[in-house]
Amino acid sequence: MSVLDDIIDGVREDLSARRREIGDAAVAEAAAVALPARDAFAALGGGVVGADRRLRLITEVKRASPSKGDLAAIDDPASLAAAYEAGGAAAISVLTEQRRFRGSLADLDAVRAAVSIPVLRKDFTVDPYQIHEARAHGADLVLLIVAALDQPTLVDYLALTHELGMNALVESHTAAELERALDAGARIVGVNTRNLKTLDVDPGVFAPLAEMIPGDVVAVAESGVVTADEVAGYAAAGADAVLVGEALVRSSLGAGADPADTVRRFAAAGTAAQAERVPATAPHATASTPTETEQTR
Ligand SMILES: O=C(O)c1ccccc1NCC(=O)[C@H](O)[C@H](O)COP(=O)(O)O
Repeated sequence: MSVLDDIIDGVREDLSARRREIGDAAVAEAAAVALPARDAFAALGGGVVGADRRLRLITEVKRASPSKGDLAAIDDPASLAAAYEAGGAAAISVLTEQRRFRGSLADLDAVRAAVSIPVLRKDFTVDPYQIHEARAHGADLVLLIVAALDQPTLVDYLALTHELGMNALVESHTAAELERALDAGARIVGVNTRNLKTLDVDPGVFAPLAEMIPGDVVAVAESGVVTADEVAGYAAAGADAVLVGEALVRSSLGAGADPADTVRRFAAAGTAAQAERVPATAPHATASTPTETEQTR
């Protein structure tokens, strides 16, 4: 059994327990009366061209992971998220999976109340219940992992996410998965450089996939980023946004720790690299001079 399958088995068990406490109708009702979702597409640079373009960082609250074990205790996720926002983060990712990442819906509540930027519920979505639940807890974005969903389910979950006023980060790792994400109508696509079956990280996965992403879709590079130069590398390859977890939570540890400064440095390096790159022509472009939306990275 792959790591992803194993995580999903645990997610389904935990979900059944929550569903016994709060039924489907109640969670849908709670989602319907939640405060409106923040516009994550715009926050991540969707539709932004020219001089206003800058590299957006999605900064993660992550205590532990299957690949690295314990990372940081994070007793106060709200303060960490506030520091990320002060450093210029565009959105915050909150892991809510409990068994392998030691996250919770309480973390999501605390972070959403502490910041004014969009918040991603980062979990392994395998049931519409979780999408309602995410909205009920204030999420503005949910994660849909293509490898975990068949195509009709991916299309349904994306539609439900949009119906509830949220966006989805639709995550792929291969060209075939990215094609499925785009066919489903994703407006924000993630290329996870971590293979969720083996946990190997290969930064080289991003650039060729980025070339397939139309200019009007937000492209997010995910995982394994440790330095500002790596953020710059993804920006140079066409990323609109980069999602960083471990490096940021580690930068919050110890005396003199300053995660806001790390966010600032990473984002500045990405924006400088973005400004230098010449966009490629979309493979799908039909006209000899592509329009802005026909241009890709
Ligand atoms: O982080 C893991 O080990 C992991 C294993 C299996 C499934 C998902 C996993 N991580 C979720 C993520 O997508 C990352 O938290 C996110 O991209 C940030 O990665 P990093 O900067 O490497 O912490």
